[in-house]
Amino acid sequence: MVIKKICCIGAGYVGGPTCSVMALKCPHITVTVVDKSKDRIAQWNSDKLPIYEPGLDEVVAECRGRNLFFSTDIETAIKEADLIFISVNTPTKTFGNGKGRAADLKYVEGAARMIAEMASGDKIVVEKSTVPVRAAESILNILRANNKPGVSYQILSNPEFLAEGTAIDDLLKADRVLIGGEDTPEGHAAVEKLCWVYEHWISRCNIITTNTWSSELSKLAANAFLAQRISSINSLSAVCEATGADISEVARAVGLDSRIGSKFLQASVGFGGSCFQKDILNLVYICECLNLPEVAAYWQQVIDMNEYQKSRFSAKVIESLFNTVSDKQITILGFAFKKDTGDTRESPAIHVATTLLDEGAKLHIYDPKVEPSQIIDDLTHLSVTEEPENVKNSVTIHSDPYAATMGTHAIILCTEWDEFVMLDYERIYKGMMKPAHIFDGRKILDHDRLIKIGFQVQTIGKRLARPLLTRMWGSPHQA
Ligand SMILES: NC(=O)c1ccc[n+]([C@@H]2O[C@H](COP(=O)([O-])OP(=O)(O)OC[C@H]3O[C@@H](n4cnc5c(N)ncnc54)[C@H](O)[C@@H]3O)[C@@H](O)[C@H]2O)c1
Ligand SMILES: O=c1ccn([C@@H]2O[C@H](COP(=O)(O)OP(=O)(O)O[C@H]3O[C@H](CO)[C@@H](O)[C@H](O)[C@H]3O)[C@@H](O)[C@H]2O)c(=O)[nH]1
Repeated sequence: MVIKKICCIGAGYVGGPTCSVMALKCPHITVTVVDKSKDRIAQWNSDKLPIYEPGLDEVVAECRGRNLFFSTDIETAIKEADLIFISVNTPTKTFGNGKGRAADLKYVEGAARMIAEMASGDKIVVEKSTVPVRAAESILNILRANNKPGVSYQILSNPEFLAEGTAIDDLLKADRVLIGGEDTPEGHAAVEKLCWVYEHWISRCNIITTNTWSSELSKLAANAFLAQRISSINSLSAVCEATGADISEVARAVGLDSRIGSKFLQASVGFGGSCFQKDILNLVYICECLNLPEVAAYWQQVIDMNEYQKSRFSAKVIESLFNTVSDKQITILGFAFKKDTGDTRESPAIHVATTLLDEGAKLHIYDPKVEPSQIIDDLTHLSVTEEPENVKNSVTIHSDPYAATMGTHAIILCTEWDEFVMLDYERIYKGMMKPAHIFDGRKILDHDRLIKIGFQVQTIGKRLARPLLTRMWGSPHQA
């Protein structure tokens, strides 16, 4: 059997870009991305896609209507497909057993139930979502429970490793594609069929095949390793601030050891995003269920260190503003969890903003890609405030960074957008209340220059010289 039609359940940050690239590289395969959200599908079919991702608009423009389709007709897409990706969300459970740690598999199970009800013929079902180890077993049980005559299933694990902001590049030039399957002749045949799809653009030596459980665990392991590096460097940033060492110099010296490598050693206000925290919490929960408390505690520490880093940064802001931010006007530059995305899930900016709002600050927020309604939703969510109306009255969203900084006491840089490096800081300084503070949570600004202009500058993992306040209130250029 050659794969002619692919269906992907879930038109999110993974399903949309992954299937767009698949359609681009496999023009003779029809790829249909389905979602239960009518709004999301309407956006995928419009000029303004539901997610911002560099290069995505161009890929969609080339394939949409040719061999790439976005639809809410889930039944037809499932019936016609040879291969079905399950690419739905797997958030952390917010209730019951494993609350706050285990992955909530209700969407994955919902997708499996739909396939079981609607499918006819032979289907290869592929877990694209990030799931706990042995999730494929439960999916297969759901699929086979109906016991429909003439229907057979093979289940594969094919976790996705793209990072937001670089998704298209990551998909086009994947370090590796991982495919796990059953160790049976039918399982091997299904693995080969999915390999064939990827081989349209990924070299066979970069396609790794394993058993299903290794594949599922490798995804959690990869995210745990990546996040662990950030927590490790962030832990040392606190040591740097206490001793006078510079975390950028330490990261460079450590990263030049080829056994360690230089990537993912950028100290920051803390990691965010929809995956790291959720997947490590999931790993911790799995370890606890397997009665491996020492292993669980080891990985939990990666999360604890991240919480510490976010709190430490917020505390530094408050302390530097003379221990009170009540009624102070404060600018937050960047609200997305990293540059080149409009995604705010688990963004450290939410932590910083919420802490300052709790202390009575008035916030002015600017982000080039996050929708204003998203910022308000994030800051008024029940999990972060009991007083959403107060929050709304204390937050102004700006569409211009200069307006966002005008008349404020401090700037907190939370996202490393390139445009923040290019801003005219002399102009910004002139418009701000004095002393004017900048807290660079991403270490991207030219701190020496900012100090010369007259700013009080603080960053992560480095002590900076501070201009005397008397000088600051005089001509900035004499400082
Ligand atoms: N976001 C990333 O960068 C990334 C990268 C790698 C892996 N992952 C994993 O991929 C999975 C999807 O993540 P995402 O960020 O794309 O999630 P998302 O929330 O952006 O998208 C999931 C989509 O699935 C849809 N959905 C849920 N149940 C459905 C059903 N029964 N039928 C039809 N549609 C349904 C939702 O409406 C939503 O649009 C998660 O397991 C995540 O951990 C995410
Ligand atoms: O040196 C670094 C690198 C990253 N970050 C932060 O870490 C978070 C996550 O960044 P990144 O990993 O680049 O983005 P994600 O889109 O969350 O991608 C991660 O999570 C995805 C979902 O599972 C995986 O597919 C990817 O491989 C994995 O990198 C962001 O807040 C970054 O600012 C740092 O603070 N320092």
